[in-house]
Amino acid sequence: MMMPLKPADPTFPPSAAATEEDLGNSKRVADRYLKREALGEGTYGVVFKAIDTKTGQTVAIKKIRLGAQKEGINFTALREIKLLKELKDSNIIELIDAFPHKGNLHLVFEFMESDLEAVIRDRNIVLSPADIKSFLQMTLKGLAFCHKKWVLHRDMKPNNLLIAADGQLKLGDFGLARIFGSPDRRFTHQVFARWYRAPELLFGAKHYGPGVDVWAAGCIFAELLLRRPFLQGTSDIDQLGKIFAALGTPTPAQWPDMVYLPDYVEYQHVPAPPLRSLFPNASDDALDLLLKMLTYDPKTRISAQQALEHRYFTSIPAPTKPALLPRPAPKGESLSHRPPDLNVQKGPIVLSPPRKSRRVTLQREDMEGNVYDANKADDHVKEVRYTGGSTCPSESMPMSVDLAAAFGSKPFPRPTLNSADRSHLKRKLDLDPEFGYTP
Ligand SMILES: Nc1ncnc2c1ncn2[C@@H]1O[C@H](COP(=O)(O)OP(=O)(O)OP(=O)(O)O)[C@@H](O)[C@H]1O
Repeated sequence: MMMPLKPADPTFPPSAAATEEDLGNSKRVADRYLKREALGEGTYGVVFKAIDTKTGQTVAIKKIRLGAQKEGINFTALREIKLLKELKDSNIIELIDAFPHKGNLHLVFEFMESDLEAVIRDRNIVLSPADIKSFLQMTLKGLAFCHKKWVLHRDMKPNNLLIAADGQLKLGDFGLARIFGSPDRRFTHQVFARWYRAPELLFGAKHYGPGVDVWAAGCIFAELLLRRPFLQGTSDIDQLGKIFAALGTPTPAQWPDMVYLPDYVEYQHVPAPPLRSLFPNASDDALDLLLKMLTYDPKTRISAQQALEHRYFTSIPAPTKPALLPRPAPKGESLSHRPPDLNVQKGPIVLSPPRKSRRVTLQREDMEGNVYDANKADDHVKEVRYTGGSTCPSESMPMSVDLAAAFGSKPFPRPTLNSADRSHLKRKLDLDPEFGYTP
């Protein structure tokens, strides 16, 4: 859940020589870090601001509880964390350090001022085509860098695209989904992540590749153009319905492997509406790239590197320089939460039977907001209508409301390490000076 960051603190960043007294009553964490205020809580745990006394740098520390739960991380997690530490690029958030402390695993990241979600939601910001190009270019650069090293993100969404003080966009939470397990989508925290899920994941693909990140980046590109999430499904079936309503139901010719996917469900065929009708203000180049990023078959979907070479990035206007990009208002005042309008496109109608042989018809909303059936349902089949509106907050809900509280959902279990992992991890981290922690 996105929590507003505090407005800029005039005492930060402190000089490298800052002492504990200079910083008031900050608690020390693992000797090296002086703990400041909490920044928020996400899927993996609480994040707080801190000062790295070694460098004077402000950092964000993600605290991941190492409980004695069954669902722990496995031993390869350590190697993966080490790998992430080596993943250094100007469009990737740097993992500065990782250490266990008081039963928690702490991941130390460079501190970031804002994120793309806050930019998109800030109604005082006008995003020019050049600004959108710049945000997308930085996103793709970060992705291309990691994909070259065979690291997938797997949880791309606007609030994971953080923005540094110099305007650089950096991908956050890279690889964490793999280390700590894919976040559980049943929980409110993760409900928005579905909107960026590639169709192969929604159809249950067990083997997938960098295309899942490119699909998500395509959805983020669409969101930058629309200034609202593009495909707001309320369940996985509804998500596929939203995708098909916008892009047309994929045919086996378009995506031959689709029918072999574990959760494949046959959807009634609807043709794609002209993309231009969904994005009236986008350039032809922007739409061409968008369509290539949102290609159904992951084998033919454009790669992040190919996307960077698309003519969209060389045609005018040139991407805005990061330092000149618009900044959101201080987070406390900005509209950093998801808008409650989850019902932009109506959901699909699922036709029984409910399992593999079920077929789904789609509803569409035209530009004037009129809802119509994209394909008339067969008369003899019972209809079950999925609509986003029934479970979603209304338009008038305050932007800062905690959706978890609003829906009465229980706090979700954090990914944890089991005790064997924990002692192994602690031993390994403590003994390995390369890893950045010496007790
Ligand atoms: N490197 C960072 N610098 C500054 N603030 C950060 C940093 N990383 C996370 N935050 C803030 O900490 C809070 C929790 O972030 P976290 O990444 O754990 O979850 P999230 O992105 O809000 O949600 P999710 O877990 O669903 O992705 C957010 O408010 C986020 O803006």
